[in-house]
Amino acid sequence: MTAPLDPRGGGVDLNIWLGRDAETDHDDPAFARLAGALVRVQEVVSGARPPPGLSTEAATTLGRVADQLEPYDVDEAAQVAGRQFRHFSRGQTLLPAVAVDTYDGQRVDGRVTFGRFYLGSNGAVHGGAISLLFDDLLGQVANGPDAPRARTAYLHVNFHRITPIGVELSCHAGIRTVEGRKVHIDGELCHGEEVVASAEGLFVRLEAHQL
Ligand SMILES: CCCCCCCCCCCCCCCC(=O)SCCNC(=O)CCNC(=O)[C@H](O)C(C)(C)COP(=O)(O)OP(=O)(O)OC[C@H]1O[C@@H](n2cnc3c(N)ncnc32)[C@H](O)[C@@H]1OP(=O)(O)O
Repeated sequence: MTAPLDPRGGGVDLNIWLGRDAETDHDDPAFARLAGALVRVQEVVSGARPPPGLSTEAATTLGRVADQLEPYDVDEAAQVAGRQFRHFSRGQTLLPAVAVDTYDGQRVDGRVTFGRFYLGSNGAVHGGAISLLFDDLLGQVANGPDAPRARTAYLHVNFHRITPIGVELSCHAGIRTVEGRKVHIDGELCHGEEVVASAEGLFVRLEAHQL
């Protein structure tokens, strides 16, 4: 693995896929910056109540940006969104940004702060966003370096407590068992010592014809 790149102080690479699938021809720092700017827009828009004139002006500006980018549409193989392995969330603007602290091939420990974009209501993170976090985190462990590629067969999420937005949480995922093609992985999301959500996922390793 390469040197840590986490500006928030994580101990290992930002993305545990970096060692396996760096896909250097997709590495695009300028695009990663664009994705980061979009994440900021998502966050700010989610929490803003601007005057109507400003909303109209901002909508026009964003429409202009979309018009500029639209001609550069590519197919999935050429897509760079989701493949920026040296950047938070891989340039996939849907994903909450996880800072990975430790990863040993079986287990990952990291930190995540859900911003306003992920608000469900009443200060609580949307349950779908928590499920998204688990699918991606457990999925990365299932698809670790040297492992065959696997897909989520099921993901069971328990919401034990309200998960607060704007607070740094710790997140964890580890392989429980591997039985043939079936990889069972457990995950936890914690606020301090308290487990606010937990997950249990089955990831099935793909056969050659499924890749
Ligand atoms: C653009 C950028 C790209 C960048 C790239 C890098 C990204 C790097 C990050 C990766 C992190 C993201 C990770 C997200 C991961 C997903 O979110 S993947 C998307 C969501 N999942 C899907 O779309 C999967 C859809 N389902 C399927 O494709 C198929 O059902 C599966 C899961 C492949 C299994 O089908 P199959 O291969 O035909 O398996 P099958 O023979 O039926 O079953 C095998 C065994 O599993 C069991 N099983 C299968 N399904 C189930 C079930 N639902 N419940 C219980 N048991 C089951 C069977 O009973 C069987 O058990 P045994 O009899 O062997 O004991």
